[in-house]
Amino acid sequence: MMGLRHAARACPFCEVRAFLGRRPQLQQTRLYAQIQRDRAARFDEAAARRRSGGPSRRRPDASRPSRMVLSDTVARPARPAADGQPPKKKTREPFSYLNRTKATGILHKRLDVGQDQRQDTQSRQSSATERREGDRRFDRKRTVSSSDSFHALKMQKSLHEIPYRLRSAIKAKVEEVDSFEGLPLMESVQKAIKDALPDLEYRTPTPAQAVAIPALLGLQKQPRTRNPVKKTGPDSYLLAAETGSGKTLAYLLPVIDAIKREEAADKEEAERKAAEDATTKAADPTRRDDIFGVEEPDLNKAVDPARPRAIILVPSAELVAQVGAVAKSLSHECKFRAAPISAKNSATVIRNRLFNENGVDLVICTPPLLASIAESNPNILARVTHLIVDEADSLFDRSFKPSTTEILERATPSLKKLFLCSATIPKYLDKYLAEKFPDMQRLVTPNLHAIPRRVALGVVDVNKEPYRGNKMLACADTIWQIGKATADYDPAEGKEAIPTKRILVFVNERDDTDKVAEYLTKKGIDAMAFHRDTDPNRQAKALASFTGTEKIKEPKDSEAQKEAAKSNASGTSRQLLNTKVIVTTDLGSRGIDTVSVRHVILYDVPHTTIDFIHRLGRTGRMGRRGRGIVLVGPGDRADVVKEVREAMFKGEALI
Ligand SMILES: Nc1ncnc2c1ncn2[C@@H]1O[C@H](COP(=O)(O)OP(=O)(O)OP(=O)(O)O)[C@@H](O)[C@H]1O
Repeated sequence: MMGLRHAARACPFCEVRAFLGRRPQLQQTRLYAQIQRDRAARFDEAAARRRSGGPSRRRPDASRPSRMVLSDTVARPARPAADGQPPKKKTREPFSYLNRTKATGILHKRLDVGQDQRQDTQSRQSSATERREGDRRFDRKRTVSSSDSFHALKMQKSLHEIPYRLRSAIKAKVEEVDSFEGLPLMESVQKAIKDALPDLEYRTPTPAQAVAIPALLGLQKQPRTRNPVKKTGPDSYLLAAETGSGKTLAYLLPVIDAIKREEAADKEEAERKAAEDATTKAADPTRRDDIFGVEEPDLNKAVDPARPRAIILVPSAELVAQVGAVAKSLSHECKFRAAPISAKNSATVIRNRLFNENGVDLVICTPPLLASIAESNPNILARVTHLIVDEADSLFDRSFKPSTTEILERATPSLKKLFLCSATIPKYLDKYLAEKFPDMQRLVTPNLHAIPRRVALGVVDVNKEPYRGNKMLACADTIWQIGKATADYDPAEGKEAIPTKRILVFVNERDDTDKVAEYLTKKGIDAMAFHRDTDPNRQAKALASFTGTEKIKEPKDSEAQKEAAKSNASGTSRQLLNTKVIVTTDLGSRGIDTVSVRHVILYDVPHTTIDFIHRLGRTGRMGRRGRGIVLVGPGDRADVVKEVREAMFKGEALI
């Protein structure tokens, strides 16, 4: 016995049990005898059951429910215990390590519970890391060609990257929303889509609308927040969708729906209150509301003039007019009051629109103007429930950020929904939003940061003959070639020739707009410079023919044109007919819906991929085809242009 005990002590496994004062060999013998006894008893029991004709133990009774039923609560979190407290986490007891089947270095652990828990966390973290790495590998595989070849673009690296795996998942979701009728918008809003927007060719929601409208209507589950208890403030959303994808309607429709619903709820509440007052008065006719004999003013009677329910912020007066026009056309059907105001309006117009005695529901404005109005009139933001920041990357950059954040802070107490939207998400914006709005729901379309393949990009090498580095000459010549080409067809309009061609020329510096426009005019081209100081009336007129808001009168040759044609025939001077050109900077590239533009000329190579996306985004809008032409002159980054062209050809996102 002593020898056995000695042997047991020598074995490292038994050392622990010996330490606890047990005798393994003796226990083993006792255990074996017990097993034998149990087995014999079970055998006797089964034989007795067979004799009495009862159900066999091996063949389960069909009348009794099986114990092997799949749980229907697998995906649900663990239920709290009966006392209402959350279930306690099992902690490993020191002795639970004794029966482990895997050698995990138990002797080296010295029964250290804390260390084991740390290891558990580590292993969980490492499996999550593996999963993330798998996702990254997938994306790397998808973008390996682009990331390998985009050396020049990598140096700019201004855009936030969206994984391709995520894009594919969104594509599947977008396909589920195939009509406006399927969305729970109010009847009047549905009617407005049909009647007030006759120009919508397809009448099906675009991908941007398919991801944004359900989310803003509250149909989508909010993602789980890290700290749900701490979440305060409005629900915030970021819509990132490519240019010309219908972002304006993506936020306007849910906002109008919310305005109408709030209005209906207010009306109901007022009626309920009136009925209540009437019953109290009927019950006690002697009761008087006017204490001291003076009738109290009914505060609800007066409609507070400038207290809109929704605000839309945009970066330019041109966009105020554009979004205002869409809102106005919807308001005829839905009956709400929209007030587009910008610095281009006179003070009287602003006052009349904003302080309308019937009230205002929706204000469309630039941040600096609204911030200055709010400073002298803080009540203007007291009832705002929906705040939309269109072109968010511009409105949160250095120039607009102070006024945008000021409006946001003032509106926050009453704000229910904050909606940001943009065609490009630069890294600085992504970082800022992650810090400021960690719970922001991000709505991204599958083609974000990609220029559609239906837009072709051509390159003109200005250094070569016949231009010899003369960019202005190259620009004029390119416009002449486009203007003279007759085989220009619009597939969206049943393959009809386009009578008047509209071309946008983008320059990097504002001073160049005038110089280039002047040169083009000298060369017989109908060109106009478009910048902040252009005469507003002339500007609006020129832009209207590019945005399709002006009914296009097709050329019944005017006297001037006939003259020009005559002089052209006699060879005295050359005049390019039926072609209109606007020379502009970034001002014309942000949000302006230039639906009738088929050609965009990039006179200068844009500084960033963001500018590429916005400038080329003025053509090929909403399924149309378009063409971009870059003039690469001395000192321009030809390598960047080459890579952008490559990405466009492959339909990949720019980085
Ligand atoms: N569902 C739809 N079907 C057809 N056309 C639509 C639809 N939604 C919007 N449009 C049209 O698409 C055009 C572009 O819309 P919008 O200006 O809202 O694009 P955007 O995404 O804001 O572009 P950008 O990023 O350049 O500002 C408009 O002329 C609009 O009338």
